[in-house]
Parts: sequence; C-alpha cells; structure tokens
Amino acid sequence: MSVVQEQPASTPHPRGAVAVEVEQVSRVFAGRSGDVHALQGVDLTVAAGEFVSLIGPSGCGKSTLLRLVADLDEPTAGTVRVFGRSAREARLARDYGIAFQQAGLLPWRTVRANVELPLALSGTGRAGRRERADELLALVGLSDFADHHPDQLSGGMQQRVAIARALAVSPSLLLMDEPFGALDEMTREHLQAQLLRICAETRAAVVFVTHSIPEAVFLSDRVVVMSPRPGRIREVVPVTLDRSGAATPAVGPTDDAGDDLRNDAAFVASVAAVREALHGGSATGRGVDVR
Ligand SMILES: Nc1ncnc2c1ncn2[C@@H]1O[C@H](COP(=O)(O)OP(=O)(O)OP(=O)(O)O)[C@@H](O)[C@H]1O
Repeated sequence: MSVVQEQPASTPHPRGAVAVEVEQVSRVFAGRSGDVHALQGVDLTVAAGEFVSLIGPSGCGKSTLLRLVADLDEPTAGTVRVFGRSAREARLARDYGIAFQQAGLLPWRTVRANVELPLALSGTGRAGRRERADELLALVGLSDFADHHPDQLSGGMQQRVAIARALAVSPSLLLMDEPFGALDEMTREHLQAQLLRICAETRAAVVFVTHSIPEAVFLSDRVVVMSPRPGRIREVVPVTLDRSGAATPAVGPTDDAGDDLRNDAAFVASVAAVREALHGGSATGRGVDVR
C-alpha cells in the first residue's frame, strides 16, 4: 500500500484545487485472444476535497482507472495527474492513501503495527504512532484485536484494518476500491458514516469504486457511471444531499442520521438517477451486476 505524508488536516493541498486529472486515458491489455480495451478516452477531474464514486458493470475498467491514478499501472494513452504531479511523482511524494479490495496487510505484523506502518514511514514517533493507530482501530471497531495478526481476523475485519491504515496519515486523497465489499450491512453502513465524517474533517478527496448504487449516492458529491468495455464515462450524476447530520459522530451503536439520509427524498431521487444512467437506454446496460 502507498502511504502519505502527514499534512495539516484542514489545510488545502499546496498544489491547488485539483486532486486528480485524467485526460483522454486509454488502457489496452494484451490478452490471449487479442487486445482487451479496458478504458477508452476517459476524462475525469476530481477537485480537492471532492468525493467521487465510480460505478459500472463488472469489467468496465473501474479498478483499472483507480490503479492508473495510484501509479500501479500505466495508461496506454493519455495522462494522469495527481495534485498537479504525474501519478509517479504523486506516489513517490506519498500524496494518497489506498484501501483496495484485497486488504494487503503484512502477515508478520500485528494489526496495530500494520496501521502504524505509514506513520513510521512518515517519521511519526513511537508514542504518536501508537496513539493514532489505537484511535483508528477504535474507529473501525477493532480495538480488541490490536495485538492479533491478520490471519486471526475475518476477511471483513482485515479490510477494516486496511481502511484504518489508509487513513493513518490523514491523506489529501484516498483511493478506495470496494473497501466495504466484504462487510455485513450494519458494519458497512457504520463505516460509510465514519468515512463521511473523516472526509468532512480532513477534507480529503476520495475516488471510490463500488457496485452499490445506494453506497455511491450516500457518500459521493458525484457518481461517475461507466459503460461496459471498453470502459468510458457514460454519465456523471451530481448528488446534492445535506450530509451534515450523517457526518457527525454517532452516539450509539447505530447511525440514525445515516438512516435519515437514506430515507430522504433527495437520496431516493439520486439513487433513481444513477440507476437510470446505468441501465437506461441501451442494450449494453444488460448484465449489469450493480445493486
Ligand atoms: N492485468 C491485466 N491483464 C489483462 N486484462 C486485464 C488486466 N487487468 C484488467 N484487465 C481486464 O480489463 C477489464 C477491466 O478490468 P477492471 O478490473 O478494471 O474492471 P472492473 O470494472 O473493476 O471490474 P469489477 O467490477 O468486476 O471489479 C477486464 O476485462 C479485465 O479482464
């Protein structure tokens, strides 16, 4: 996992207002039976502090796009910039935190030591690391497992550790690929609310891949709807919701404010708009596995 330099949480990134700029990006993979056009001519700009979800049918290139932003892969054509830098420079400058589908934890380190790792790399002292790691483990509900090793945890718990680790140094940009995919519904909704709160506090920009329309709408300022392969942006659905209630810390074990938001007419309308964008209008919408 990449990690980020510690920056004052409330200060905008020094490189200006654009977190991610993807211009005319294509990615072609050499497959056994010919080229696979995963992405074609994709343009996307994510502002600093903006939450953008990518949604679309399986294989439409969502993860590929995220991996290009993270410099885990290179575009066949086009450019990717992160806070004004190339994706490579941004990775080396540790401009972002990553939480991907596979937790990618280090098996020989305890849960706490995994969360502390990015803090150690950014030079945080021992006491500070421990305090921050314990705070994040409490946030994801894993305080009792700090001294366990990853293989003693369920898949969903491992994912929560990876999320805590991605948040460790309050990144200006979070890249998340179905981070809540393996979680039960209650934990998932709880972590969605926590993520909103964290983003409100840190003003981090987020690029978030999901298969869940309600999840995308709950979290996002804009939902980017992609078309089946070759992945292109079919439509960008703006979401305007008052999330101030949902982003405040829950007092009990449930996130009632999040429930209120999900019952809001504006939420229901946005879910319908994204669903329409995904399924509407063309035969290519068939076979979409998005919930
Ligand atoms: N390294 C690779 N080599 C060859 N083909 C690849 C590679 N990575 C991705 N692909 C292909 O590119 C296409 C897009 O894959 P990608 O994983 O980005 O889709 P996705 O939208 O994230 O899918 P899902 O929702 O199922 O996770 C798929 O057809 C996939 O098989």
